[in-house]
Amino acid sequence: MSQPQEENKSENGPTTQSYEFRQPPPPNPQLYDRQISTVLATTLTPEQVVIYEEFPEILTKSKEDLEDLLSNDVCFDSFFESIERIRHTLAVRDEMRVGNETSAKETLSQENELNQLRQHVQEQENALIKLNSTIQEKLKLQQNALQRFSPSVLLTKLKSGVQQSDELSEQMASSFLSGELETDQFIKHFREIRKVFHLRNAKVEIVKNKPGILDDSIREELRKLGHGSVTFDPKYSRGIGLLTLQNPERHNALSGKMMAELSDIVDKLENIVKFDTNGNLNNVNIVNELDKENNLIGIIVTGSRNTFCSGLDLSVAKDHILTPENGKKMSLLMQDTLFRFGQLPLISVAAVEGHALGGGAELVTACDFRCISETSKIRFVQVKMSVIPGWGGGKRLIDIVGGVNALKIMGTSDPITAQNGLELGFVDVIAPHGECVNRAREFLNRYVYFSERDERKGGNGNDDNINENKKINSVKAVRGLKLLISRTKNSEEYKNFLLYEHELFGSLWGQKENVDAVLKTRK
Ligand SMILES: C[C@@H](C(=O)O)C(=O)SCCNC(=O)CCNC(=O)[C@H](O)C(C)(C)COP(=O)(O)OP(=O)(O)OC[C@H]1O[C@@H](n2cnc3c(N)ncnc32)[C@H](O)[C@@H]1OP(=O)(O)O
Repeated sequence: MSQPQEENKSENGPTTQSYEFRQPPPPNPQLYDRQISTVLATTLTPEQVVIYEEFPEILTKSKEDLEDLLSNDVCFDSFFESIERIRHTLAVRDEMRVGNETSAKETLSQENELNQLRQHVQEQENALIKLNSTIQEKLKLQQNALQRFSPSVLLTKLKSGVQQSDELSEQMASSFLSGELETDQFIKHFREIRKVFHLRNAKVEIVKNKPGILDDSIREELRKLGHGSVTFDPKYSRGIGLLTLQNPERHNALSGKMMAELSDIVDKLENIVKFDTNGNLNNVNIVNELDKENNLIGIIVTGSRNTFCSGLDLSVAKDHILTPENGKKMSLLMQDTLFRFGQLPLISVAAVEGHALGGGAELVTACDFRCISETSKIRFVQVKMSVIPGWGGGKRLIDIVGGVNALKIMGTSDPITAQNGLELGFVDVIAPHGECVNRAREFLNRYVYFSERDERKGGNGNDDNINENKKINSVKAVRGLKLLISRTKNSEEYKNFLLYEHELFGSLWGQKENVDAVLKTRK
């Protein structure tokens, strides 16, 4: 709130405040009263009245005096400066000048201090920038270090710890029984080791049941369910492997067994490039037999007998997976497998003949590119089954076509066809029916080879004289590029989104509405 300001004049002279509020004194009322009556008597013009009101001293001058004043500058100045209002105004002006001078001096006297402060601020800013970049570097290191400690890796380590302490206590027991260990030694150490064993075991039990933690036993449980297989041909074509879903009697629907096999293949492919935590591709250690032979850079995903995949095998689901708990297990395994698939240093293309439904459509989104035949249909039928995608396909579809298009596609279960898929940016290549895998290979060949035109032999600009030599791209460079791209998805935010999708799916799968819909589909 502003306070009423008073005229303020300090002992050391005028302050800034005083200048603003110092006004010239009002005309002298006595003089004014006396003179105005005289003026009125002489019938002055209104302009003259104003002059007389402001400077009544002029009234005491005769016409001749005034003419003298106007003709003599010295006399005029001395008369002018003798007028009370002018004297006052000049005094105020002088005070202001002195005041301005004082405050200018004060400001100047602070210049050094100001410069020092400015320098200090600059130094602090530089130090802050340095600290910030150190923090960023440390965060990067932390992120890299933490990657090796993902929940599932930690769980696996914990389990191997359980096994180790179990084996150690067994060894100790047999040493004791064979007389190699004294009783008191045995009792002391055996108790300690068993304690560690039980503690670790208890931890495994707690962690296993946490959402989003994938336990290896889930893969093994699912492996027992259903038929079909997933095969991988690492030498389908130079630099390109072919992954095929095989359950032809059921439109390549994915059984639990096939899910486990898909995960196994991703495990193997993960060993293709071993790079250090900073992603140095020069520290590549090719350990995989498959890779030694073919230097893979690409992978085509397809289904047997001219169709892609009709999603989860509903016969298996009906008998084994139609509970919230098992639905969550399936979702965890499939999310993990497809996430890891996306992180591989390989460029992937889904070659989609026939149908890709439900989970099949989700698989299509896990690839970098999509080659679809003129007659194929990709449908997210999850909502019709009273669920949402649970294999990470919801997130991936949003990333490919944007939220609004994803909402339309998943909300209506309308098919994505070759044509509308192309318009949406979902489809990259359209192939004649039965030609998808071939076209996907041709598409990937552009990443395996590059053309080098030899123009020396022609030289006249005529295309007929240009020889094209196919060269093999640097495998490390192409893989490095894919690693770079996939890194954008390897963030906590991305993983949290997947976990959210998993939770939403888990809250719908196995509920009455979903069970009824599945049973209706599988009469
Ligand atoms: C987990 C969730 C998710 O998205 O996350 C899901 O995936 S839920 C799964 C979503 N998927 C679906 O709802 C697909 C349902 N299937 C269909 O709409 C259809 O079968 C088509 C795929 C369009 C094919 O139709 P078409 O008339 O050509 O053949 P069809 O229906 O006679 O199918 C041939 C045989 O394959 C079986 N079959 C087809 N899809 C199956 C599936 N997903 N699970 C188990 N069996 C399936 C049929 O029952 C039939 O078996 P028989 O010869 O013994 O009769």
